[in-house]
Amino acid sequence: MTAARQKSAAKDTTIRISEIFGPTIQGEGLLIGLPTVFVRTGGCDYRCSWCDTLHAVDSDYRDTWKPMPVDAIWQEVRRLSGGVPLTVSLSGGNPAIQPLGSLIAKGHGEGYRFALETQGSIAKNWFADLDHLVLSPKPPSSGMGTDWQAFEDCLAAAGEGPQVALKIVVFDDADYAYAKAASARFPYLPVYLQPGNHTPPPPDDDDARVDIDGVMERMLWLVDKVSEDRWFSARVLPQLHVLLWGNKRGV
Ligand SMILES: C[S@@+](CC[C@H](N)C(=O)[O-])C[C@H]1O[C@@H](n2cnc3c(N)ncnc32)[C@H](O)[C@@H]1O
Ligand SMILES: Nc1nc2[nH]cc(C(=O)O)c2c(=O)[nH]1
Ligand code: SF4
Ligand SMILES: [Mg+2]
Repeated sequence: MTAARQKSAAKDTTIRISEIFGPTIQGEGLLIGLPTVFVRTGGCDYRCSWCDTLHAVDSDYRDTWKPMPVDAIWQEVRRLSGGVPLTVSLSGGNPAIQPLGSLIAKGHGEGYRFALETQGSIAKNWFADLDHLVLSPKPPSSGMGTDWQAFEDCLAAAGEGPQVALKIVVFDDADYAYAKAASARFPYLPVYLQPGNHTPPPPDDDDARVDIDGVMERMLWLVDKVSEDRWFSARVLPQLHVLLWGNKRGV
């Protein structure tokens, strides 16, 4: 796209936003610990049984999602980051539903970097413009099935553009077996195993307690599993933001 066309596309595009927050630290996977502003879109094509972000998924919360022009989103990212370029994490819901290409182009023009979190069910050609793509296919405990063709379409759309990683939530043995099989399909992708957090509270209850003991038990169990299996390329990481803040929003 020419610069002029890109500018006019950015002007016309609106994106359905659930929340924009930060800076905080990336709590999961590949970029854990890195200062990040989150842009969370509203709406998802999945309904994972244990989703910890229902306020960006469930249509009961649709009224809280705002269509925002790219310029307004960008102003908010700039305000939150004090105009200092950092990594912007595009999450949701499934952010792949939204037209995010012009937001990425705008941010790149100012030196920001972009990571996308998605389950790999919808491919977009702007995946190639990302800096990092985190694909998080869903294991059996989620109640969702995986369309591996759609997943491969996501990889093809990304091409040689972003750094790509797998991040798989594990609650039990069946999930662990799924994670191993998924990783075996794509042995060249770095893989992160994330213990499931079993107590997604009602989304509007910031103080709801998370079962941290359960998360820690699954963490220890996962470390034993990968050690016993000599699965030495897997990385096992908890959701750091959940350890710090529970399921509080906006962190
Ligand atoms: C809320 S999702 C949003 C992005 C996208 N829909 C996806 O699932 O990748 C972000 C990440 O949180 C993970 N997640 C959601 N609920 C979780 C839970 N209860 N315990 C651990 N991880 C969870 C998802 O698997 C995903 O990797
Ligand atoms: N700090 C922090 N790290 C995160 N990593 C993935 C998140 C998400 O909900 O997509 C998330 C989040 O909501 N907060
Ligand atoms: S795909 Fe992601 S946002 Fe959608 S329901 Fe599952 S965990 Fe939640
Ligand atoms: Mg989350």
